[in-house]
Amino acid sequence: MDYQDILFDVTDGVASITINRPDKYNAFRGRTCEELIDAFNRAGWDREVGVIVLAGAGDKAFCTGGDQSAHEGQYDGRGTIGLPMEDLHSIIRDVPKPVIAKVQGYAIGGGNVLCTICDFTIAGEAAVFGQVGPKVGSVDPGFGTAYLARVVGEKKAREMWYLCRRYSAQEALAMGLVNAVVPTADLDAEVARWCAEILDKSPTALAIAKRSFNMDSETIRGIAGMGMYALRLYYDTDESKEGGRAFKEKRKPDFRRHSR
Ligand SMILES: CC(C)(COP(=O)(O)OP(=O)(O)OC[C@H]1O[C@@H](n2cnc3c(N)ncnc32)[C@H](O)[C@@H]1OP(=O)(O)O)[C@@H](O)C(=O)NCCC(=O)NCCSC(=O)CCC(=O)c1ccccc1C(=O)O
Repeated sequence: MDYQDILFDVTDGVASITINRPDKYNAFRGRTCEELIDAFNRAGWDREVGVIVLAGAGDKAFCTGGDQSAHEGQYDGRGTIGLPMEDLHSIIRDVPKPVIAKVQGYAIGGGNVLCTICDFTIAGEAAVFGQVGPKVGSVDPGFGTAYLARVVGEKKAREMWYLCRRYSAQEALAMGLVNAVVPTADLDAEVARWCAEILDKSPTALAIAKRSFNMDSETIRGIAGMGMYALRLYYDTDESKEGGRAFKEKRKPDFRRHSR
């Protein structure tokens, strides 16, 4: 597969997968998701690869979720909502190698979900984390909510989703969303250090450990599969579209007449 939206490299046992849409703050469209799925499959089953690093190009963002300019109702690609989110989330969990999210800048919306699902998250000190779904007419009815609660606890996960606040790298560290925070200039070196430590370990033991951790939260995959159908219906409502319109028009959304 030719890659337009991502960069892919394998060097010394480390596969680097980088979302390369810096002008869109590394938001993903249908094509981006397909390329990511392809790259994770390549890296995940390459015996030369011991660890995978997921990153975003440039210094502004790791990833800001679904591309709002490719979204008026359903997205532009494959799958229940026009983005193969279930497949992308699944492959990050299913590859038998640890996946490290290397985060600089924003990890917002679906980008925040990606780093939540990765085995580790290493952040530069200027990184910003948060959810935006209820502000922009979206929600992740699966790993982004239910699994986030396992990572940061129920109260904090609900706060993140219901209030859509932004959190600093240090706050993300304190809530357990991030493994380590370093000065931005040291981010590459820190991630390389974690990769080297991983590469010294038994690949089979790591693969079994990863599967074992995953198995306990596997029911969330079913929740996501079901929830995507609700999300599909929601995307076609005026309420959801108001969130997308407000983002594009750079104004506060008006959801008041949709109260339940
Ligand atoms: C990222 C921001 C917080 C940055 O704010 P700020 O610093 O004030 O800069 P802005 O001027 O807002 O943005 C700069 C520039 O970037 C463009 N941009 C930013 N984000 C996106 C985006 N997601 N899509 C397209 N373009 C984007 C922005 O338009 C500006 O461009 P200009 O040309 O300069 O105007 C802030 O930008 C922000 O909050 N962004 C919104 C992020 C967002 O709405 N993300 C989508 C969330 S919903 C989502 O991800 C659902 C899809 C999905 O992934 C999913 C679906 C179903 C199940 C699960 C999932 C899942 O979440 O995994």
